[in-house]
Amino acid sequence: MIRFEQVSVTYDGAARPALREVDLTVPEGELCLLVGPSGSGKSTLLGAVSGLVPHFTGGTLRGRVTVAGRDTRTHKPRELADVVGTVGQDPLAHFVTDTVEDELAYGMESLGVPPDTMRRRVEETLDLLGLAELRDRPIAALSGGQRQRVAIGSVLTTHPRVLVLDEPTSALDPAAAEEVLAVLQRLVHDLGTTVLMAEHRLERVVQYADQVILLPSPDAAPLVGEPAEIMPVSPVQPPVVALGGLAGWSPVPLSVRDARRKAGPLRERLTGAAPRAVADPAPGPPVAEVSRLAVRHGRVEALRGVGLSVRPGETVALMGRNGAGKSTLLASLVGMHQPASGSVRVGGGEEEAGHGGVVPHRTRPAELLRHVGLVPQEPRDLLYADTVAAECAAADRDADVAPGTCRALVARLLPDVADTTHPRDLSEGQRLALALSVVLTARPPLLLLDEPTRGLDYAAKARLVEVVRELAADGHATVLATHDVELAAELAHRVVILAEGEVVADGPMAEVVVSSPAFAPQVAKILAPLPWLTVPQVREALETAP
Ligand SMILES: Nc1ncnc2c1ncn2[C@@H]1O[C@H](COP(=O)(O)OP(=O)(O)OP(=O)(O)O)[C@@H](O)[C@H]1O
Ligand SMILES: Nc1ncnc2c1ncn2[C@@H]1O[C@H](COP(=O)(O)OP(=O)(O)OP(=O)(O)O)[C@@H](O)[C@H]1O
Repeated sequence: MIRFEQVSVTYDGAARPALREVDLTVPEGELCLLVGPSGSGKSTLLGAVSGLVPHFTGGTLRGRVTVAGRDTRTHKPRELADVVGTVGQDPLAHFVTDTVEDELAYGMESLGVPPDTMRRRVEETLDLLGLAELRDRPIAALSGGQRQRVAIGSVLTTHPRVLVLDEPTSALDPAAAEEVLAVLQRLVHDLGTTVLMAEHRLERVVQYADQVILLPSPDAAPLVGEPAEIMPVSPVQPPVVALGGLAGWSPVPLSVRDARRKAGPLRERLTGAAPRAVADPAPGPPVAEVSRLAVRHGRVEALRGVGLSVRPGETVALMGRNGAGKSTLLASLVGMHQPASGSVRVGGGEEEAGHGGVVPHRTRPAELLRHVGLVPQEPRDLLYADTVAAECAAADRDADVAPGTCRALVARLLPDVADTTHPRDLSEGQRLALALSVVLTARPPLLLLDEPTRGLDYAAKARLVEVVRELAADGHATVLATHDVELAAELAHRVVILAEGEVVADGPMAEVVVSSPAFAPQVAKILAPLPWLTVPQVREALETAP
């Protein structure tokens, strides 16, 4: 259904190709998963299928890509729209209408689908993706995950024969991600749809894949095979596979269920040992204090009666369904929303701030920067300069630190980012690494991260974990809003769960998540009832065991 023959893509001005001499075939009616480290060319490969590369991105494509027999170089994306439906990494960039319902209908309108069919499919899709209550909402007034659902819905309504999805679950809460994957699997099984999907969070998708295409790096040939063949040799592995490798299980398990069946002996070896807990934060006056906070967006009550206190050195994971109010809470801590009632204070932990700290929405940005820094859900919102180097130089100046500080952070998170690249042309993961570095340069006492792992591979995530842990050891506090249960398990002391604008749980990570089917990490599910959460914890215990 999809065929690559000797395909190379080189972006204008790039020193080397983003894809090199790729040959592969995706058969009709299969769900094929594209995996590989950040910047290995996954989005480029997907773009070559939908025709966005090179028609919209520029650059040179050599070789031949065909979809359902049509050459994507001689057919514009518009002329492929009846066969290929695409969901990009950045849905906001692709929305064409203003409301949820119009967006779901738009693709069908341009294909000339009859009105009664359109009506029926819109209703089906609203239900399928849990969007019925939001149907009249302006897209601009949706949370990140709600937008991602609309983007997915808008291609499903056209019933394309081929679906191309770039990190379709990156902004979805764990339950929503499972629902979307179940829908995709149904399309594949029942309608023979061909799905090609890139995803970093393999723990969410690998068990659904018929085939895996691994792009080890831009210079190496892709490796294609069944998930159980490719995963053991892949540089990116979900926790279930990594745990299987540690324990020597063969064949390697791909799902929690497979792993639980084999976990008996490992459980026995670990009984009696205790996982090393994340180091406890130092006591001290809070760096953020939120009390009975209510925030409204128009008619929507996004937060109600929220209380939260964050201490120096503490890492707090903020979790909860799409639309629960996580981004709103983080934005309130940097003064982007005025409370309808209640109070927010940050910076009380430092002596010079006096006792109560400052009220974010009444504090000048330059002053606020000394207390708190936010990496927003859209890292783009933070980047202004024309090159990576200029962005880093500006961050060093703003933070008044030694030149090169920000650049060193970028290089530490992702080694391969070039100085001269325009931030717009970075891969999603590279752009996030840059935005993170810009904020980390100022070493704010309180660091806020909104979905900090979109587009990051496991290696980059591990480096992010190191950086945040070092900051914590130095007394910096971090609050991260995330759907990434694996990241939260590695990093957080404490987890706060929001539901419909209210705090419904607040406590130590291990206690809150282990009993929760939605928020427990894979290792916890496999080894329950033992209290282990992550692969590194298990590795350490096995290495130090007699
Ligand atoms: N429009 C563009 N112009 C120039 N270079 C680009 C452009 N788009 C991508 N690149 C570069 O091509 C390489 C591959 O990028 P691509 O987005 O395909 O990677 P990816 O595997 O999807 O990464 P991620 O997992 O971070 O999304 C990167 O080094 C990126 O900086
Ligand atoms: N500008 C806006 N106008 C109206 N409603 C809004 C606006 N921004 C957000 N909302 C609504 O407020 C609620 C909370 O949104 P918020 O972005 O804080 O959720 P979230 O927990 O961060 O979700 P996600 O996990 O999807 O990012 C949602 O119901 C959302 O639709």
